[in-house]
Order: sequence, then C-alpha cells, then structure tokens
Amino acid sequence: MVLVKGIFNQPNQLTYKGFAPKIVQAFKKSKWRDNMDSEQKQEQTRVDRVVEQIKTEQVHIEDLYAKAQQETKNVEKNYSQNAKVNMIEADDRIETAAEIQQQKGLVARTIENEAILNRQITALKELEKSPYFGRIDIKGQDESSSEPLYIGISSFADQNGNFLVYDWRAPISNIYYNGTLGKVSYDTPAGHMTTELVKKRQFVINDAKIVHMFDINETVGDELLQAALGEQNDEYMRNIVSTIQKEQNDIIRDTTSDLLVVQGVAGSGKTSAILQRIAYLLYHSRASLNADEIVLFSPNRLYSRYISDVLPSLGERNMRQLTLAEFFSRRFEGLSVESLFDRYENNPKLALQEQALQDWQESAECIHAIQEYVEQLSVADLKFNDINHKGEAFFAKEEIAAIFASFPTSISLPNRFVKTKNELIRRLQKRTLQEIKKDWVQERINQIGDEQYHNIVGRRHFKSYDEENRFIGSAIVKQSFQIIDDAIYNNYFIDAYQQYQDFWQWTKTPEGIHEETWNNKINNFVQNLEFHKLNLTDAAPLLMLRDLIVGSGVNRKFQYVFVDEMQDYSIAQMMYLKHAFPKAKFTLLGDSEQSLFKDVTAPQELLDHLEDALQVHKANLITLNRSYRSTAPITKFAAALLPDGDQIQAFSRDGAKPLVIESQPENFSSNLIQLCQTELDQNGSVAILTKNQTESIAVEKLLHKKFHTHLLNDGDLSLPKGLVILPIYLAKGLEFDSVIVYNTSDVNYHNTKWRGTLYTMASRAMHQLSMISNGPMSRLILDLNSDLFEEKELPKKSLKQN
Ligand SMILES: Nc1ncnc2c1ncn2[C@@H]1O[C@H](COP(=O)(O)OP(=O)(O)OP(=O)(O)O)[C@@H](O)[C@H]1O
Repeated sequence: MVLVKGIFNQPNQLTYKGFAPKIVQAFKKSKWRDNMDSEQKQEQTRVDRVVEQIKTEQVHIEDLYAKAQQETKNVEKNYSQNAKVNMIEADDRIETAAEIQQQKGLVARTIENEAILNRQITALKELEKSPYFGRIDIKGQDESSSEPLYIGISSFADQNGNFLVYDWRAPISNIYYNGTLGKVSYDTPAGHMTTELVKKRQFVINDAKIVHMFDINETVGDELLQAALGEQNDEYMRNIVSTIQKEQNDIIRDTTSDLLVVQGVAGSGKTSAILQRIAYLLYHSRASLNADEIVLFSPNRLYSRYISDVLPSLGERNMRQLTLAEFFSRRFEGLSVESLFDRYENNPKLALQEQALQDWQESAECIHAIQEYVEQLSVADLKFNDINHKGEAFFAKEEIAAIFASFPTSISLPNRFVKTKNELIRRLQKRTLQEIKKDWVQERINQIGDEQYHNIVGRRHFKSYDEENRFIGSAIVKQSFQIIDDAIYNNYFIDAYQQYQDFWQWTKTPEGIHEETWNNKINNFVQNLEFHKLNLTDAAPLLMLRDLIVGSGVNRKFQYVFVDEMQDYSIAQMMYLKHAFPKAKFTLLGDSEQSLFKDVTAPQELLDHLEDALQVHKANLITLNRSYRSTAPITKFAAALLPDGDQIQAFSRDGAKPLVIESQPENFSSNLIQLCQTELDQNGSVAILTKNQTESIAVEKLLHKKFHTHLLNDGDLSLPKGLVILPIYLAKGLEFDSVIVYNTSDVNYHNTKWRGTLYTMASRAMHQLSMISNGPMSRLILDLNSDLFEEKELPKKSLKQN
C-alpha cells in the first residue's frame, strides 16, 4: 500500500466514494490517531488563513477590474469619436489613420488588461474553494529543518511576496508528482537542484474545509485517484492536476522533444495528459507562446466540446481545435473531401489491390514521389489555366507560361511562381487603367445612381470633373476585375488537379500494384472531380503537390501541433501536417489497438517511421499501459478481447463484471429496452454504441418511443445526458457511465478484425458495460475466459412487462 500515514479528523464520516472501508478501519486504530486532530486542525487553520488572504486579494482585484472596465469604456468612446472625424482631406486622413491605429492599440491593451484581471478573479474564486491539493516538505542540504510548500491550481502570494500556494506547474512542484521521499531533484531556470523530500501530503478540500488528508510516499496515492475515478461522468472532461501520475507527468513536462509520441492504452489518460501539457507549456513560455499558436487535431466535434472546459478550469485559454476533415475542407474550397467517417461508413471493405494502392498513397513513399516529381518539373510540364473574365481568356495560359519561363531556372519553383503572380498583378493594374477609358465604363459612370455614387465617392471632394471621372471609373473597373484579382491571389491559374494526374502518369507504378488498378485510380479521381468530390487518400498528396509548386499552405505561426487518435492518420497526412506547420513541435497520441481503419503497429516501429518521415532531431516515445477510465472488471474484459491485451494494466477499482446478454431474435427488442431502463435507473450517462450509422438509426427507431433518446451524428456539437446512440467512430475519446454495445452477435462480429472495434467500444465504459446480441453471441466474446463476464438471461416475466 502506498499510504504511509493518513489523517482523518472525522473517520466516521469517511463515506467519500471510492475510499475502501479497510482503509478507514486501519486509520481508526492507527497510532497516528492521537496526532490527527491537532495536525488537521493546524492544517485547517492554515487553510482558513490562506482563504482569508485570498478573499482580501479578490476584493482588491475586483476593484481593479471595475476600474479597468471603466477605462475600456472611456477608451472605446474616444476611439469611436476619433474614427468619425477628419475623413475629408488627404493629410487629415493620414493623421486620423495614425491616431486610430494608436487608439486601436489602446483599446486592445485595455481589453487585454481587463481579461487578465477577469482571469485572476476566476482563479481566486477557485482557490477560495480549494486553495491547494498537495504539500511537500523539503529540506536543503545545510538546513536543520524542512520547509512546507503547498501546491494548487495556481500560485498565490501574500503581500510580502511569500508564496502561500505554488502553481502545480512551477519547477518545484515537479517533486510532488515525481519524487518519492528522500533525495529528489528538479530543474529550475537556474539549473538542476537537489533537495530532500521529507513529507508529501495530499488534501481534498471542498468549500475551504479539509475533507481528507493523506501522507504518501509515492507519486499520487491510489486512494485519491480511486475517489476521483469513482465519480459519475460529467458533460465535460475535468482537469486531473491533483492526481497526475508519474508517466503522465513525463508527458506533461517534456519541453525538449520535437516529436513526442504517446502510445497509451484506452483510458490511460492520453487526452488528459495533453491538455495539462498545453496548460504547462503556456505557463512555462508565457512570454513567447500563446494559445492561438497551438493547434489540436481532434477526432470529432463531440470530443472537441467534451474537452473544452479543461484549460479554462486551469485558468488558461483554449488552443485552436480542428478535425482533419475541417482542415482539408478549408484547403479545398468547392470540393467535398471524404471524411474518415464517410470512408468508414461507405467503404469498409477494399479489394486487395485497392487496399495496396491506398496503403501506398498513405505512405511516406508517395509523398517522396511527389517531392521528386516537383523537383524535375520544367515550365513545359506545368499545367497552367487561362484566367477568364466574362467567358474569355483575360490572361491566356500561354501568356502565363511565358511570364513564368522568363524567370531564370536558378530561382526555385515556388519563387518563380510568386514572381509570376506579381507580374500578373502588375499587368492587371495596367489593364485596369486602360479599361477606364473604354466606352462601357463611361456608360456605367453616366448611369450611376445616387446610392452607388455615394458608396464609391463617400465624402471625397475632387478638384476637377476628370479627377472624379477617373476615380469612379477605376472603382467600377476594379469591381469588374475582382474575379481576376481573386484568381491570381488564389493561384487558380495553375491546375493542380491536372498536375496531379500528370504526376500519376509520370510516377512508376509501385511494386505489387497492377497497371489496371493504377489506371482505374486516375479515372476514379477524374470522375470524382466532376462531382466535386475528393477521396481522403488523395487529399494529402494533392495538397503537397500544390503547395510545393506554388509555395503556399505553410503556417509558421504555430509552435505546437497536437494530434489525438493518431492511429487514424496516415504517414502521408502526418507529413503534410509537418509541412503545413514547419516550426511546430509535434505531440502525437494514440492507441494502435483502437485503430478502426488499420492494422496494429508496434509503438517503437511507429516512432521510427514517424521520426524518419517527419525529419525531426529529438524524438521521444512514452507508453502508458495503465488504464484509469474503467473499473478493473471492465478493463480486464476489454483487454482480453485483444490478442496482446495482457500488457494493459487495470487500475484497481471495483465494479460489476460486464454483462453478456444473448437474446433470441423475438426477445431482442424487449431485452434491449429492459437493459436500457436498468442502466438509466443507475447511471447518469448511458451510451448505445453501434458499428455504424445505419445501426444507430435502427436503434433510435426502436427506442425513441420508450425513452428520450439522442441519436448523435458527425455534425453534433454537444453530448447530452441520458440515453445517447452513436456509432463507435463518433465515440472516440469519449466516455460514459454505462455502455451498451449493440448487437454483438456472431453474424455482426464474426471476423477477428473486429476485435479492435469491440475493444474500443468496451473501453468507453466507466462503471458498467453490457454486450447484447440478436441471435448467437459473437465467438470473439464467448471465447473469452468466462470469469471475465457474467452471462445474463433476462427473466421472461419482466420481458413481458415491457
Ligand atoms: N491521473 C489521473 N487522475 C484522475 N483521473 C484520470 C487520470 N488519468 C486519467 N484519468 C481519467 O481517466 C479517464 C480516461 O482519460 P483520457 O480520456 O485522458 O484517456 P485516453 O488515453 O485519452 O483514452 P482513450 O484513448 O480511450 O480515448 C478520464 O476520465 C480521465 O479523467
């Protein structure tokens, strides 16, 4: 047992969920019992004192906040007055513009100031309820006594600058998470420090009252974790700062790796770890990193919403969040890019040849082939498009090619492309000036209505009729030529799709892929284009090709990229992300066993592939094998579904064994209804997980008259309480109090390739798991050791009642 010493003030009241009665008994008799009252009293006195100071500080900050709000109002008022004046004369305009700029800066600063104070108030309110969760007593080498330090969600100092609470992210706090009693070390900006850890204590403080106190020796005691995990599922994920485990702490505090790969079993805290990692990074690089420079690729929008509260609860702003489908859609305007879910729903089975081709397209070799192709391109190979205006070529492709060819080949392809763009813009400006003199423009000027005149002219004064005529003419032509300007700006004068086809003709058919499969692929690509569709497998290579030619698509602003559920990404997609965010450090998390689309890859092999493909200097692999989400019986059951599941360690939390219910077709509906009712009676959130959307729709039809059901789909943004029905791919990253896996019949889950899917479904359950089949149960389940589950025959009587 990790517990060294426990101190309870009121042992009889130890009803806190998750605390074993054995522990309570042990401490009732414990020899430290005599000290308990006085120690906890002392700690409570300190809590009271700190809370008093927090309250005083809160009053002070609230006062500053009120003043800041007033200041923002004043500055904004000033700004809008300044913005109105002096727009008539050119000189005045320049002066006003400068003033407005200055005022804008002022507004932004006061708003920022207000936001900082607001965040401080929120943090203080949290601290007031629970000022800290940990205490470490450390003793320097030459010191005779130890010094206690208290650790909480944010730091708090008294008026003399003495820290009453240390932020959990402060260098010294690392000892709390990492150190066992004895000699410990920690890193500070000033270097590596060593000290002696003489005491480590955990607190549960609710509403400024100490509910529990433990003295522990190891990272963070199981007791507190038990309590945290025993609670019911929330609509939003919670932060885990008071119970971070050692391996999770390694992920959170890694600041040196360019590529951090985390392979963690289901429920091992990968998502939690990255969110606390983001909070940690924001704290440590406060001056040089802000939340807008971090992007998290999430599996779906439900997940995005589910995790959206963690960073704010730690006093930080959320990072940007995107799904891969959203990212691609933004880059292919006008095309509908297949999502992972479309692929899963529509095309689960590929013939061997098609699979081989898809594997190639998703590999590093495909991206390398694209790079080689682009390097050898000559002007003659480039597929230029005419830029059209009113059905005619405004810039013919021959003219564009000639401009391009006029730049020396010593200049890189993307640079020649940019120069071509600039030349086209120059030519467009010249033609704009010529166009003004044309009859159609003069006619339009003569017909111009009052409203349009005012829109164009505003409050300007002209010295002559000619000047006014030129001004209005230029506005009319610019409006008409806008489409050309856009085409140049968006690189529409290169036909990336034709170029991509050319790449397919140029590149050698990879080994093992038949010529026919290859040609079919090209035809299929062209056909899809006609319907404005693009296969997901084509997205990364096509974007890479386009970006390498035109030199676009790169965002150097982002410093960190996080990818959750990385097992659902291809290496080609990862390479594209690295290309798109060249300055970013990458943290990739996943569980290859939860892959719905691919085979399992060993963690080290995956890291080697990624290290190679992403060309990073410092790569680090961390594996997490302990699963926290589910009770031990559920984790053991889920692990047994996998051929190599024995590496998964269950966290010791008791619970009922998973239920396995085989129903005859005639009883299936009533059994399912009965099961739902039982689960709803006992749990806040119950999810029926299906293989796909079609099944989900069928379940909803069956149940909606009996229950208030929520059928979830790709577009849903929030996770309601009660009974939800969703396909497994939408449940990625989520968890529910109770999970019912729908129709685990042998017909539905016959093949061993479904093991990963069943594992993913089972591992979504926190407290209760049921598998219900229509007809004979899947062998994948029945073949498990029968100790792992409880087979349940639902009583006929109650079935009739339903
Ligand atoms: N150290 C911890 N303290 C308290 N709770 C934890 C801790 N680690 C994980 N958990 C809890 O365990 C559950 C699973 O965590 P999380 O979702 O981060 O795991 P995951 O590895 O991303 O899971 P999956 O891959 O299955 O989606 C969450 O409820 C989380 O709050």
